[in-house]
Amino acid sequence: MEKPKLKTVQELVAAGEGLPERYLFPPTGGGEGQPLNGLMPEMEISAIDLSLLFSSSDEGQEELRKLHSALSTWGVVQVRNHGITEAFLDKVYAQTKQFFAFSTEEKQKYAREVGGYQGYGNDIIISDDQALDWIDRLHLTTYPEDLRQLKFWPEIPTGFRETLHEYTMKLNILRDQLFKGMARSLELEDNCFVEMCGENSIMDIRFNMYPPCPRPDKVIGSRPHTDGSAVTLLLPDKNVGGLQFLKDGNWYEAPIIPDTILVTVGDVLEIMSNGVYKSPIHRVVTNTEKERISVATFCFPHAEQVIQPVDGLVSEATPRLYKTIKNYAEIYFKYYHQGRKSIEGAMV
Ligand SMILES: O=C(O)CCC(=O)C(=O)O
Ligand SMILES: [Fe+2]
Repeated sequence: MEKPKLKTVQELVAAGEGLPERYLFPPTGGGEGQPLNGLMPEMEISAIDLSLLFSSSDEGQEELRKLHSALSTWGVVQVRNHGITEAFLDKVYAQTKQFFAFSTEEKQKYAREVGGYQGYGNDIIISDDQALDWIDRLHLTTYPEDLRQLKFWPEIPTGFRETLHEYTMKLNILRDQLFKGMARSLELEDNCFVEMCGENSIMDIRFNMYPPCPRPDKVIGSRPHTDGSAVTLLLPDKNVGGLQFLKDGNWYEAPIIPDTILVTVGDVLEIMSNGVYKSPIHRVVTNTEKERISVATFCFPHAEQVIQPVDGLVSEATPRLYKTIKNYAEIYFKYYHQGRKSIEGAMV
């Protein structure tokens, strides 16, 4: 059961009351010998040209190989030629920044309710000794349209709602193209992931705000986690780093790439691909100087949809790793709040 809500991080900073204990000593998840605010090695994130994934040319084949290599190692790739203009991505980013810059009173009109997950607020607290993340969020289900709860959709800044609708529709097309390209890169039938996720598949957008933090050595922005989605389409901050990925027990810093969309594999795709595509553990660290904004869109199947490793990836040589499941979100949050790796809940 959720505990009563606390002040948002932005309110806490504005009140100037010092740093509550609850934010100290977060789980850092590996990377022994790598201080939380230390300089991490930078990772490379491969760039894929979406338009080439469906070309039968040699270049197209090369692009599919690159996609396969990126998603089976780091579990993250950047997409180019995705059909969404830089100007539009800038607008999404700028309006998100504007929303968080409004007064607490304005933002609280869209406050998340205790026990719910849509709306504006800080970390969901389910136990009294839970370490808290240095993050405020606005979380909205944006697709399909009949699941929208418009009372949580900000009317500020002007035009934000329209932008959200447009962004959702654009990402909806992108998601299906990516699923098809991913299927192709695994030599599967183009539609297999789209069909398994179903026509009623869902999109949740999470707008993340990490205010500057007085103790980046002791406080984390977003604790280590994998995403419970099938894929996540992430618009990271254009200017401020902090996103890190864990590989072979070490943390690596994601480079800052303006106006890109990062595609990360979520647990559901790891399950569907029978573990070939890896859902990476990632986290966000804080800094003392600058706020950081990101917009994460989680694409996941409806709770009623049956999810399992696709036939083409299960064989004697590659035995089935995951069970047939429904409603992965339930498994995910149960494990997440216990600080365990969620996908273990789906293993055979
Ligand atoms: O802020 C970011 O760049 C990443 C956020 C994230 O991992 C998430 O919202 O799941
Ligand atoms: Fe994430």
